[in-house]
Amino acid sequence: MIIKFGLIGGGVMGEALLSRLIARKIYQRSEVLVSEPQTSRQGFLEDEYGVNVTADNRLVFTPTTEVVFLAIKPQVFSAIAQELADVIDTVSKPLVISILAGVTLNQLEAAFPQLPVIRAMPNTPATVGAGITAICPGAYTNANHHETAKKLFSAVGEVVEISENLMDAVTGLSGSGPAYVALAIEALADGGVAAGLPRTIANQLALQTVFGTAKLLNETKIHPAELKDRVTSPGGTTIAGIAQLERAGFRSALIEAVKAATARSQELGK
Ligand SMILES: NC(=O)C1=CN([C@@H]2O[C@H](COP(=O)(O)OP(=O)(O)OC[C@H]3O[C@@H](n4cnc5c(N)ncnc54)[C@H](O)[C@@H]3O)[C@@H](O)[C@H]2O)C=CC1
Ligand SMILES: O=C(O)[C@@H]1CCC=N1
Repeated sequence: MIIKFGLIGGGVMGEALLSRLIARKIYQRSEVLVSEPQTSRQGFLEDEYGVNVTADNRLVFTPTTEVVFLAIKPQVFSAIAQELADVIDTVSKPLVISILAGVTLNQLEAAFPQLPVIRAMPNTPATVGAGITAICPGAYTNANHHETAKKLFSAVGEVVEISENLMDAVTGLSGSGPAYVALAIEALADGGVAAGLPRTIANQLALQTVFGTAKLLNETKIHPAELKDRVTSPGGTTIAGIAQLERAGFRSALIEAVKAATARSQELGK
């Protein structure tokens, strides 16, 4: 068994990345080893993707491992770092990529001495290849490591490179953002139901409106304020809706949500 890609934590985000790496043949199934303690998840990942599985995190460090990808919860990071301390391969020096919210490059480099480390923050649309990932390379990385990280995350969407002091803000915006947008879609549909629409039609209208608006803004590159102006007829329906959103503090609610999530990411890093 020649392992090139080791994944520690085969949950939601680990699977999202894994599925696209396999589909794009960036790694062969046989070259991937997933370390995951839940036997039901192990069985699922083995059946669904044909990858190797283990419950022993230490096994992902092999002489041929090119990338060790950390996709466990930040709360178990210290325990896992201790567990791995004496198997870290300082000879072949695999690239360690972490997507853990709030865990800093300093903490990662202390846990993986001398290894090249890249901190990243993807988001759940990665599952369908429409994610966005911010990456931030550590002190021991070179151009090849950056290219590797970009190649892996390009398989699940767009990639931006940022400096680490912005990582908490990225987490608060795009990392957590899919949940805010899901809440907005659900609430729009609820509004439609309150106005008399059948639930299935309301859900479809809400979802396609958000999807279509994002696609329109993305493809035309017009400013969101300009799109708002185009929809808003004088004395019409849209301005009546917007006036109510402003009374309810809609913009402020979103701004404060991003700030609160950013602050929580900072706390997790302490
Ligand atoms: N869910 C999201 O939208 C995003 C999550 N993240 C980050 O990704 C990481 C993973 O998040 P999710 O995939 O949502 O969590 P998850 O709970 O779905 O996956 C974590 C996996 O790690 C496994 N695990 C638990 N203890 C372990 C251990 N000791 N060794 C190996 N595996 C272990 C769990 O069984 C689980 O399958 C977190 O650090 C989070 O901050 C980053 C960006 C977005
Ligand atoms: O809620 C969290 O902590 C993770 C990080 C970004 C999205 N989910």
